[in-house]
Amino acid sequence: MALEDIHLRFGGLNALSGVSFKVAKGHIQAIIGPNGAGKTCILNCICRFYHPYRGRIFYEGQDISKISTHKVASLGIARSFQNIELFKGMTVLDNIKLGHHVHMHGGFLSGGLYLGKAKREEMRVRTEIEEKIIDLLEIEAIRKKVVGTLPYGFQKRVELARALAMRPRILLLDEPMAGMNLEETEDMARFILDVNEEWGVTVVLIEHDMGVVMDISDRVVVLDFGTKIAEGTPEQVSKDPHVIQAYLGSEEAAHSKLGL
Ligand SMILES: Nc1ncnc2c1ncn2[C@@H]1O[C@H](COP(=O)(O)OP(=O)(O)OP(=O)(O)O)[C@@H](O)[C@H]1O
Repeated sequence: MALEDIHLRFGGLNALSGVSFKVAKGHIQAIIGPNGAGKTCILNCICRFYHPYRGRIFYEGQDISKISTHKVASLGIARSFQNIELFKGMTVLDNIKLGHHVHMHGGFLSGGLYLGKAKREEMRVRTEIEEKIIDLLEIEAIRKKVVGTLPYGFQKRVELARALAMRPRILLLDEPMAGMNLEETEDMARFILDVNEEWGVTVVLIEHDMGVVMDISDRVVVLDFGTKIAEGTPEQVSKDPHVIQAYLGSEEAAHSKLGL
């Protein structure tokens, strides 16, 4: 995927000013930067929730800058949100099933006309959910639990499961570890690595936990005030003077945050 010269404005605020970078297939690409730097805006532009007034986004050679959000999802680009956006009164399994809607063939009309086909599709979907996603994310024991009753770390895991049910080729994750304790964070990092390595899913990850970014990312893009100030491997970025100055504030802060 390639973002080229993305400009996004809200009233008088330039949220993104000419941001360009590439996400290599099969990589875990992190986006970091201070609060308000424009990280979430990038994901929203890719999903087409936000519409840049200039710039283009290419995915597998196709310009996806003007297509619908649903079409983006059907191309295999799925995202999770900064705050949990699950149906809290529904079970884990039902929440995950909602992720499949982009793959259900036929609308409500054909669903009625081809009941047998729709049923077989549903069975195939269920098998896939049970055998792959639930297994990978180790949520077998809670599949019938109501989401709202679960601890936060599990809810975040269910959110990831629902995004995986869209069978993404690119997964956009907005702070998947936010609010987690150390153990939950380590689990989530392992799941993201598994999804990336075993399923070959490309991951674009916004994350404030620098330890996680350093550990699991292949490449890092650094934003500040809506512009890209650095890009490279975690090691390169952590030594970049612009990043130390602009993002981390001071060399001492960089030392403590990046564990240098
Ligand atoms: N829908 C919107 N309407 C108006 N301003 C917005 C909107 N969405 C984002 N912004 C503004 O755009 C800027 C970038 O926001 P964005 O959410 O991308 O930052 P961020 O880097 O993800 O920050 P954080 O780490 O705090 O989540 C901010 O100044 C924000 O207030």
